[in-house]
Amino acid sequence: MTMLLEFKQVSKQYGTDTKALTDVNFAVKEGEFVSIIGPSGAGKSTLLRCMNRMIDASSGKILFNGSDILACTKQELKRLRTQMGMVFQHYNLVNRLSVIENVLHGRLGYKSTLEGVLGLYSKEERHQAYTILKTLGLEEQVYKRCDQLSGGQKQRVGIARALVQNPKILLCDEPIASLDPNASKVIMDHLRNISTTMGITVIVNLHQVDTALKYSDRVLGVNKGTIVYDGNPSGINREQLARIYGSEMDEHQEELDELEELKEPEGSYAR
Ligand SMILES: Nc1ncnc2c1ncn2[C@@H]1O[C@H](COP(=O)(O)OP(=O)(O)OP(=O)(O)O)[C@@H](O)[C@H]1O
Repeated sequence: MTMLLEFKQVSKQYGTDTKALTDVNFAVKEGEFVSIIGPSGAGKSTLLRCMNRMIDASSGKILFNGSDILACTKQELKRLRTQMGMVFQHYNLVNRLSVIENVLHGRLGYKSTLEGVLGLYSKEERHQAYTILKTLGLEEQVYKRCDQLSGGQKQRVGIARALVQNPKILLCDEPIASLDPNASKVIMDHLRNISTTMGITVIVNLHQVDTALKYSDRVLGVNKGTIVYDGNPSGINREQLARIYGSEMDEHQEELDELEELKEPEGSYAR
């Protein structure tokens, strides 16, 4: 399998005294579903946002599909970002616009400024946007204004906007942190399905250990800006949780205990 994303000795410093990431190394294969977990302030968002240079890493090398993200020009970065969809905790939609108009914004990276301002989308682009919305169960909402949607529906619009880019990777920053358990399950099921059926690599920041373990092929555990666990979800036990969460471990131990009861004989978790 080809490596799609590689971090080599990546560090990020904010100002003079906050070291958010220190010498981070990992590589993600095409099609993998990876969750990033860790306590508050560990550096999860910084790590995810360095991947598409929403945040500039201070040092190291980040390779996406063979291109050096930190060294590329603005133009090249715009082109690379079309292949990197982003999903946000607070959706980042334009509430006064319709669902389909928001989804079509995902095509802006392919357009000139003028085409973008004039909202010039082809018939094919509109058809693709509609098809994706249908796949995500939003065919009845296509022409509704986004402020008329529930949180879970808004997040599905956010995912549709990312998918219409035809990305190679989806970067999801706390995609279920503002949702109730039912809506969270719907979103995680869609993300998993996107990875499995479309072969798109998915990287998700999560606060919920149980969700990370249930849905992922691989877990990156972050503590104080360094990766302290990189491996299969079934390898996360009490000791690993303690390394990742330190003093916050007790609240996540309960999630682990519940999951252990759901473990299938071969060691993976029933989704
Ligand atoms: N723009 C910024 N300026 C200065 N410091 C920052 C900035 N963004 C993040 N930090 C600091 O960097 C560290 C890592 O923050 P980050 O948001 O990446 O952590 P996180 O694991 O995503 O946290 P949370 O789970 O609470 O969202 C923290 O100490 C945070 O205070």
